[in-house]
Amino acid sequence: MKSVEQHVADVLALINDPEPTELDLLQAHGTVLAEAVVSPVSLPGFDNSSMDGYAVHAADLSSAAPDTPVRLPVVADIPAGDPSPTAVLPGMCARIMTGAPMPSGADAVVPVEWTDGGTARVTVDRPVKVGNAVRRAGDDVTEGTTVLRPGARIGPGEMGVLAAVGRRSVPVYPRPRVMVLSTGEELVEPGRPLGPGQIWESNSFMIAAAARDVGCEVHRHGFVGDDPETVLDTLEGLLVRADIVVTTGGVSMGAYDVVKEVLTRQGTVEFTQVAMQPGKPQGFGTVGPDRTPIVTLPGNPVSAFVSFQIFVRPALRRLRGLAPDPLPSTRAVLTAPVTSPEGRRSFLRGVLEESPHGPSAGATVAPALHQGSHQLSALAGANAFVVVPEEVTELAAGASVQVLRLPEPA
Ligand SMILES: Nc1nc2c(c(=O)[nH]1)N[C@H]1C(S)=C(S)[C@@H](COP(=O)(O)OP(=O)(O)OC[C@H]3O[C@@H](n4cnc5c(N)ncnc54)[C@H](O)[C@@H]3O)O[C@H]1N2
Ligand code: MOO
Repeated sequence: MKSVEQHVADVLALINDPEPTELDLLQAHGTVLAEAVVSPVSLPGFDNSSMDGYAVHAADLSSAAPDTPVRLPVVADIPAGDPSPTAVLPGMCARIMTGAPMPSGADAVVPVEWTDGGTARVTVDRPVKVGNAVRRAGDDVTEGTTVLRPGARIGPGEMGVLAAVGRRSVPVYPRPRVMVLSTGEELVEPGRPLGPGQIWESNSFMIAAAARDVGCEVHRHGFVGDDPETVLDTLEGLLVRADIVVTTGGVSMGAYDVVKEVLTRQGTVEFTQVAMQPGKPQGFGTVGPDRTPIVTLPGNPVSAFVSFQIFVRPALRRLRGLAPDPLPSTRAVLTAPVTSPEGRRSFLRGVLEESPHGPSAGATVAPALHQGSHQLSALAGANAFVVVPEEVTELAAGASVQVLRLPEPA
């Protein structure tokens, strides 16, 4: 059987480097920056007040005290946005608002709370240091500096700095478009009545959610039955809207394993067995004239989920312009014994509990009671996979194990 590492590498090799595109700032939220952003300006662009108060010459207030307050004439009123505030001469002051440009001459701001709030003359009863409540030009960003590097993910803070340096659009790797398709004659859309032998379709919802959590734009096509021509036509119709296609079901050894049947005929998709549990039957390749990558996951729901996290997630990260990292790994102590088939690496679902004193300090992992690849209830609530190596068939409670953390919902 093929190793997990080899299959991870094969799926990743399907993915070409993504092409950057210029997106409007708000649309770029959650995408990855393709080029460095250099600020064309300094921030702040001019010296300005950080408080509502009075712009003064600090030296005028050196003797100010409750017993000997200093009174200064107020010669101007400077709101934020004032294009050319009047200069302030020694012995005078100007009322100034937060964010308003400092008038020339003044070297400090007295907060309004230290004064009687006068508008023609103001009384101040304490001294002020030079530079008090003044935000200097360039003390945030100096013109010509790189504010964001390529690879930065555009979250709220990045969005803020981009707008602040005047960017309306940015070169980014757009969110990859993932098409999710399930197959199976037994499937029924949730919300519709079930007939005998039928089940509600769940894989495409689950995989769509997992792909969205990687930051992709997902189209859930839903599902098709086991008719080969319909499957092929549906796939071809989906390609124009997809950077990658993920299917579930129809890849094993059965008489109606339609995905395997139609894609084997195409000759561009390879079906294989990977030495893991769950998730043994796998397929990967390209489809259509543009050689769109396709990953065909097994139909058992837990198998599809595990396979997505191990093989598809790194590929989607690369498509997004991120490093194709695997799930983050840590170690923890098993709270209950587990078993695993010889020669296959198990990814058991579990609940990882980490100490507030850090990941290495007394983390435990409780394996879910139900580890069948159809047992979805144990997947809901799991936050980690317990990894049992190929050569190990059982582990006792108390054993130290490798644990992969599952992504938090976006
Ligand atoms: N003779 C063998 N049989 C099977 C083998 C094998 O090696 N030899 N492998 C087993 C393993 S392991 C897996 S995993 C499954 C994978 O089978 P398929 O990918 O062909 O999946 P299906 O047969 O279509 O479905 C399997 C199972 O999952 C349910 N299913 C499928 N799609 C959905 C969906 N969208 N939502 C909810 N549930 C779904 C389906 O009803 C089946 O119960 O093969 C084993 N068999
Ligand atoms: O490999 Mo299957 O995925 O065990 O159920």
